[in-house]
Amino acid sequence: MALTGVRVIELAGLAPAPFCGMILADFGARVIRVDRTKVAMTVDTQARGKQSVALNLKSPKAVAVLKRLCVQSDVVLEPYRKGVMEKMGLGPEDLLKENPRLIYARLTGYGQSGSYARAAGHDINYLAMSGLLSMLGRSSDKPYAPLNLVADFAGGGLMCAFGIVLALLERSRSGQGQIIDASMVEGAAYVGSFMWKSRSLGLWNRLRGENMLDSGAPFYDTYRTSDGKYVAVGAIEPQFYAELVRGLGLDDADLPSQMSVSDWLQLRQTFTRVFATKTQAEWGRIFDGTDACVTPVLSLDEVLSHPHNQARGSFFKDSQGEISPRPAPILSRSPAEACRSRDPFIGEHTRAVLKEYGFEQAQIEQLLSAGIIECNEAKARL
Ligand SMILES: C[C@H](CCC[C@H](C)C(=O)SCCNC(=O)CCNC(=O)[C@H](O)C(C)(C)COP(=O)(O)OP(=O)(O)OC[C@H]1O[C@@H](n2cnc3c(N)ncnc32)[C@H](O)[C@@H]1OP(=O)(O)O)[C@H]1CC[C@H]2[C@@H]3[C@H](O)C[C@@H]4C[C@H](O)CC[C@]4(C)[C@H]3C[C@H](O)[C@]12C
Repeated sequence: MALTGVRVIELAGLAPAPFCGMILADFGARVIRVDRTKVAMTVDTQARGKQSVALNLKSPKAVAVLKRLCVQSDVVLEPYRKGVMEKMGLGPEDLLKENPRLIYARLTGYGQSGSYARAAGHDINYLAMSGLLSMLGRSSDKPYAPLNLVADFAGGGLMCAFGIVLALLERSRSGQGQIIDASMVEGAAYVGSFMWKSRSLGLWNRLRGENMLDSGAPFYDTYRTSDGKYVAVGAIEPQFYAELVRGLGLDDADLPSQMSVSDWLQLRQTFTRVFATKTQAEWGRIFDGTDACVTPVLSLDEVLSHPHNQARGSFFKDSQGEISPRPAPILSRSPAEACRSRDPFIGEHTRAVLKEYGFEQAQIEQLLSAGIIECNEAKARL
């Protein structure tokens, strides 16, 4: 796999850093997540393919253990508020001094500088600060965040993984590590570059929810079908729009022009009425194989059995029977291989990892009896 041989220490976080770590693991990196001790269960639902080491970082001895792990690794991924790592003596300057090849990735909401750098926040705050939230929502309604997809995962976890891969690539030339300051505000905004760059096209001149791509246009929206399901319509170009109208059994001559914005309300009413006359599957039989850009709105459970997804193996079931998306994109020679076994228990790999990183058996036992580390291999064997 593309990242085979890369060793990553991931400090346990909430959502974006775990996703970043999972991407790296899917593409072959060895990802060791550092968990707290004395917690019943992890909140990391993106733990696929990772190992878990449990350390009580309130103890200086655990901090020393973590330091040893970090300086013998390729990447450190930390999701804490600015200053937390420095307080423990594990800031990038300290670690890069000991391992100049280290890539030190800091994944935060607001970045490492600026007046918000130390503030708490979540996806919705970062999205708001990126400017993008102001554009998301239906006409005459308040802004709505599209789950926590944009800042946490696209602008945060994925963008940070991209930064890590870039730094690894650059290190292969320079031999030097570096610090990655991944701000979710900036990552989200960067993902949304199109919104700024396309303003000159007039795509966003109207109010929120009244533009072509933000549910303002009747040919770019979802419609309810007679069985209570939905279809998505994205028939923008005239030739695709013509196929939509044909598939709906309408006559173009009876309809207002596609791009007549003042007629969009009337056109939407017509489409709504017609889509409600057939089931989602019936519309599928009409539109599949055409260029009308009409697809079913599938639920998370339905994706697995759709013939297109099935043909490509786009989703899979792991050993616990859970459906997951296959890692993307597909590399022809060294594709990702998502681990299919269960997620690690907290501390399941503490002993094995510490041994591998050069700790003596006696040292490990001392740390264990002092409550500085936690080992849970037994739980894993039950
Ligand atoms: C699914 C829910 C998650 C939702 C995601 C949400 C929408 C997001 O947007 S996530 C993005 C959050 N932002 C960031 O990550 C930006 C960068 N980070 C931060 O800004 C901050 O870390 C923070 C604001 C997120 C949190 O601040 P906090 O003050 O808590 O922490 P920090 O200042 O960063 O300091 C960290 C301190 O921790 C110490 N530490 C670290 N490691 C260790 C260790 N190994 N040992 C000891 N100590 C350690 C470190 O030293 C720092 O200490 P100091 O402060 O003293 O310096 C989920 C959100 C909540 C979940 C639910 C909840 O947990 C309850 C249940 C739990 C149960 O187990 C499962 C079900 C739950 C209902 C659970 C369900 C879900 O998982 C959640 C809803």
